Amino acid sequence: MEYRQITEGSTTFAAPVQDQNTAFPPGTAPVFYNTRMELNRDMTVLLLSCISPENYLDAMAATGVRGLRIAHETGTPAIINDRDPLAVAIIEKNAKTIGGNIRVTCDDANRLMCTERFDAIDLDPFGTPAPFLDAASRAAKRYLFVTATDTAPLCGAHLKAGMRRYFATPKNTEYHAEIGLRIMMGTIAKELIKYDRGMEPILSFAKNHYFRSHVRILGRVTAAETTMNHIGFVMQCPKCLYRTEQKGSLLPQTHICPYCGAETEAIGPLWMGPLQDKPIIASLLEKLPAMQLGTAKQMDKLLHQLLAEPETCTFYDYHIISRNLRVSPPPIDEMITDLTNLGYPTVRTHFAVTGIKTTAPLHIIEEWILSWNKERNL
Ligand SMILES: C[S@@+](CC[C@H](N)C(=O)[O-])C[C@H]1O[C@@H](n2cnc3c(N)ncnc32)[C@H](O)[C@@H]1O
Ligand SMILES: [Zn+2]
Repeated sequence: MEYRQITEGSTTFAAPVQDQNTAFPPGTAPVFYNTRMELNRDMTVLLLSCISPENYLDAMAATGVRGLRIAHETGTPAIINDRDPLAVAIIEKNAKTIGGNIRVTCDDANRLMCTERFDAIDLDPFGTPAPFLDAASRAAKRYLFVTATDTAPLCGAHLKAGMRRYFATPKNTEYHAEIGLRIMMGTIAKELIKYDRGMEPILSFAKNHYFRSHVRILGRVTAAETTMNHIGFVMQCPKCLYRTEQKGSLLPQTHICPYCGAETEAIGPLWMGPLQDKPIIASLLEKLPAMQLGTAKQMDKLLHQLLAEPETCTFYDYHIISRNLRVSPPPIDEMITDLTNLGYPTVRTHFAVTGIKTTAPLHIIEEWILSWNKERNL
């Protein structure tokens, strides 16, 4: 196998050569490595440098880049696993060069997690993490980190696959990115709750083609009950943009849309609690400049957005609202300032460039967009 040397953060490791002239170079090498996941890995390195778990399982490691970086850049003892012997040969080669407190294993992730427990577990599978969440919910002592790249099933574009994997009904709305993340997190919560364990999200976000969540696990029945109260449904009007949130219930209740009288449709069950531990996000922002991370600039922007976002479960797309009203979309910054000054805190959201998270009800946003257009005779 032909290798190339790659540096991420302060770690240099070997990965198989890929054919860069194809649409998806990672698919052309015998062991997977995707440069587009660097920010995902950088975030976990930054987080682990703050929370310092006793040890860290990289359950599906491929080249081992994630676990190698955690061991090298944060000093956390790492267990790096893959079921593919070819991947394990590369991990061993890399571990030998890099050094540090690393144990390499070649096992099925579920089997490994059924025989041993770890302080922090990271699931980074091809596509859905669903088949690994049961074992991980028992094997993780304090932290569980999950990536899902099956965005089409989670967002409602492949409805039946989403229902099968996550036992939830997604819907392809304008805020589908947030729905996808929250359905994935609702599934993590459900797997923990059945073992009388609860969760508190620390750092969660949606990016390009994946969802990522880092959660703290709490091993008490009361925590499981609190976690269950964060499960619920978004009730979406099928005819207009109205939606409402229904928390703490495993059964959706019918709502009538106050705008058009249609019966709302249930999206979920999904996680309706906080997505972030804001004090930790603030400390990550403080620590970021001192770290040597390749995506620091994008991370800084994303972390600031996550810090500012209020804990609503959906957002509005002001371009879609404007299109429905048949008027021009206003400048986003002016709208944010005016709605906030009217008493409705409003911010941009990391989920979509034309998205706003606001406490303003739909009719207030519509009225503001209409008056902005009227003032300019548009
Ligand atoms: C998306 S790649 C991991 C990428 C890696 N974490 C990174 O950051 O570059 C998924 C890996 O999971 C491994 N895998 C798939 N099913 C597995 C299982 N049941 N147990 C252990 N490893 C598995 C595959 O061999 C593959 O190397
Ligand atoms: Zn309606």
